[in-house]
Amino acid sequence: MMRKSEIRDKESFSNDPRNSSSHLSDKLKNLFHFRRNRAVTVSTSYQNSSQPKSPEHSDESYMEGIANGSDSFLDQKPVLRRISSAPDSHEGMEAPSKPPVNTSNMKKAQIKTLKNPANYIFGPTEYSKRTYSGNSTKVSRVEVTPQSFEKVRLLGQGDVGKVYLVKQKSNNRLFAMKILSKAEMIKRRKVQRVLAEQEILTKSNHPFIVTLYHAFQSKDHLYLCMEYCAGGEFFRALHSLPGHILPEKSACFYAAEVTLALEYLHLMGFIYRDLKPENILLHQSGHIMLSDFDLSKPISTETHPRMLVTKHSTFSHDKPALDTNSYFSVYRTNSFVGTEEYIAPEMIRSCGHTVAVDWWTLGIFLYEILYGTTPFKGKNRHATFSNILYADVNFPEYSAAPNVSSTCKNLIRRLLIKDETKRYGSVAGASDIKEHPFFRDIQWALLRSMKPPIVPNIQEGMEAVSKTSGLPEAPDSIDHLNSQYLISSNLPAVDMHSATPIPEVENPFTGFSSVTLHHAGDE
Ligand SMILES: Nc1ncnc2c1ncn2[C@@H]1O[C@H](COP(=O)(O)OP(=O)(O)OP(=O)(O)O)[C@@H](O)[C@H]1O
Repeated sequence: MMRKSEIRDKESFSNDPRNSSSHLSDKLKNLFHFRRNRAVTVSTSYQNSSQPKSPEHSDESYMEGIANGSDSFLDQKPVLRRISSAPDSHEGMEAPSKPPVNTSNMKKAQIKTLKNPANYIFGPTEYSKRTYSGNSTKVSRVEVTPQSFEKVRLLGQGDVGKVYLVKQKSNNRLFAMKILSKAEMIKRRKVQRVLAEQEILTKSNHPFIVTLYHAFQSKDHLYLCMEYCAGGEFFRALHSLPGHILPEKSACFYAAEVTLALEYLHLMGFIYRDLKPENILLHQSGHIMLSDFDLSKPISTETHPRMLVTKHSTFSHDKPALDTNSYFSVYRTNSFVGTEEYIAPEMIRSCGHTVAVDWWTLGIFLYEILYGTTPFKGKNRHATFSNILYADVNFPEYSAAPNVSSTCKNLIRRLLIKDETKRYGSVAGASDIKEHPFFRDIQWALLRSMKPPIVPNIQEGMEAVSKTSGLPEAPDSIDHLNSQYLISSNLPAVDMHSATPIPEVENPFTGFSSVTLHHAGDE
């Protein structure tokens, strides 16, 4: 079962952003031709069922089952989901050498930054320098082993591993445990990506970003023990609604939460690069939790965000605003990653990209949750990319089209400006976006205390680590969608592999720290 077939997108594009449209169009054709042989654009995933796995499974067969994707208890309900593209991930393809970088229209400082590979390659230096402890998170040596948990059921499946709902035996707390096969990661050249994912998860501590509790490894597998998002995927919740769309006020709520999550990631020095409904999970309270950071990019920077006190955007009211953009907007990276319909023009042009790609994806996301489709989707990849590069954003105008205000359309148009230097968010990052009149009713500091429009109907016994109740209602609440996940009360315990020390010299996963994180507010 292929869930997220990954493709490697070669440096097929010229690195000249001033390509003529016919020249670029030829290149698009080549690119499309190249990819058509190697990837599907939509893959099928299956909804999970609550049926427990047979208690007879031994550790070994259980782990083999994970590696081979042979879980028998997957429900065969196909749901169309979009795949992410990434470099260095496709079997049999060479890892990218140095990505092509167009430097013709960059400032000297930018070029200097790009020429230093340490700024855009995850090298051992960056990992050896990692520090995780913050004021609200304490990191210790790992305090659990695979035997500390019992498996409850499969939650989902990625390319090189699976995510299980597990229960910690000592305290009955539920977690989502991502178990990744080392052999698969090596084969698919995903080692650096999982190290990046662990780095981001370990460093992050934000209400809208999935929380990591433990990370450890055995001889054959890596384990990421995360907060269990009992509401499941936002994508599925969206697809359970008529027309797969939300009313504008609800869309505003989710766009606001996503903006805060992106703002935080940018402040931490990460570009997310894969925003889409499939990568947003819902906490049991209904609030979003951004997940799946394996396409994200940590960028080292020596400067800090600064306060802006001057008027910096059309909608600014001279309030001091945090500039989350300038301090690392000069850092460009060049991998071709993301999901076809969400990819920003500068990424297609292979002239390097910055944090501005995340604001582009916010525009696509907002459009999609309002209209049920993305704005540049073409009949094939070539057409989609061509639209992304050249087409204007059009808003459906037929009589039954969703009712979307001109203010909202204005925000979408500004986020989807093709020139990244003019795109909304390019001056002061999230502060620009938060000031747009579309968000005028959003109380940013109180957002996490609002009752979200979609509140998952969680069955008894399914509660995750924390509970929220008595929250103020968000506008246009959509009452209690049926929970996708049910749990049976008598679940068999299935032990996992024990953690085994690995000789360092042969282990490409030494950068994967075995840690336990204690977050402020944990019992
Ligand atoms: N913390 C979580 N709580 C609940 N379900 C989760 C959690 N994390 C992941 N899942 C489920 O597991 C699925 C697979 O998660 P994963 O992080 O591997 O993402 P992916 O996008 O499917 O894989 P890949 O990393 O290969 O792109 C998700 O789509 C989701 O349904």
